[in-house]
Amino acid sequence: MSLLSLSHLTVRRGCCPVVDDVTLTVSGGEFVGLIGPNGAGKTTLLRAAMGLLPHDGQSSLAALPARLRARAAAFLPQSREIAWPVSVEALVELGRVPHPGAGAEADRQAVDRALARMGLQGYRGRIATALSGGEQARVLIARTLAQETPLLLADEPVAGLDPESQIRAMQVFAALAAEGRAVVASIHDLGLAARHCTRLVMLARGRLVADGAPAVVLTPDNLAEVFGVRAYFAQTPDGPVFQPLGVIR
Ligand SMILES: Nc1ncnc2c1ncn2[C@@H]1O[C@H](COP(=O)(O)OP(=O)(O)OP(=O)(O)O)[C@@H](O)[C@H]1O
Repeated sequence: MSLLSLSHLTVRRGCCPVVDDVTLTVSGGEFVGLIGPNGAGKTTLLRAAMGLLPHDGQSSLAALPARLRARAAAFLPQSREIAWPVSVEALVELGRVPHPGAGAEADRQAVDRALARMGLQGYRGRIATALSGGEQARVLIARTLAQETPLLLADEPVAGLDPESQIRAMQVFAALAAEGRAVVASIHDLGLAARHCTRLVMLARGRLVADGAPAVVLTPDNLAEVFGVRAYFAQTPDGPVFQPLGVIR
């Protein structure tokens, strides 16, 4: 089932398109890694898809009334700012705002599930602003999980996490996809993307230049042309292994 449909999505900044005529569909079961160099348009694409930026073309999410959109998709922005010194539990509970009629017990269970998925049960009573940067990032992921939407859009969700937390977070996203939901996440770590995503969408200067399974997208030609790097990429008994090796321009 399609959970997100973008049709000729275009976002202009000044005269120039920074997202340029992007068409794609995301279905339940997919964990899509949105990849591309700095400035490629990943954040702009995610924000326009959520209806947070003026755009041309269509996004099925942006077309929804705000109340329905908040039940269709959760959004994790790139900015990790936590404004108020509230408890972790209270912050994660904010993910339940789009579900006013769910009831206290359903809300509590959703918060418990989100905290458990992110390994944060022991942090429930901690003040969120007094956590480390990586801990705060995990709490903010938990808040989006508590929203329990069919689709999660996340802007660099694993940036700044330690290796264990990165792998655990990627496994959580892959598990959501395996449950029939969908995740679209911008990711700079191509090794993590190659190992955990079911599909990669590669952007360059706002345009979609490759879309498919990691092995189809992370080709030597695409890596050279889009990222200016060469890399080692192999299927191993332990799964796909990707390591950038050097700069070639
Ligand atoms: N508010 C703005 N005004 C003008 N240009 C902007 C604005 N925000 C972003 N841009 C430009 O749009 C382009 C795409 O930016 P975007 O943040 O979407 O890239 P990105 O792929 O997410 O990059 P990064 O990996 O560095 O986070 C960049 O060239 C950027 O300079």
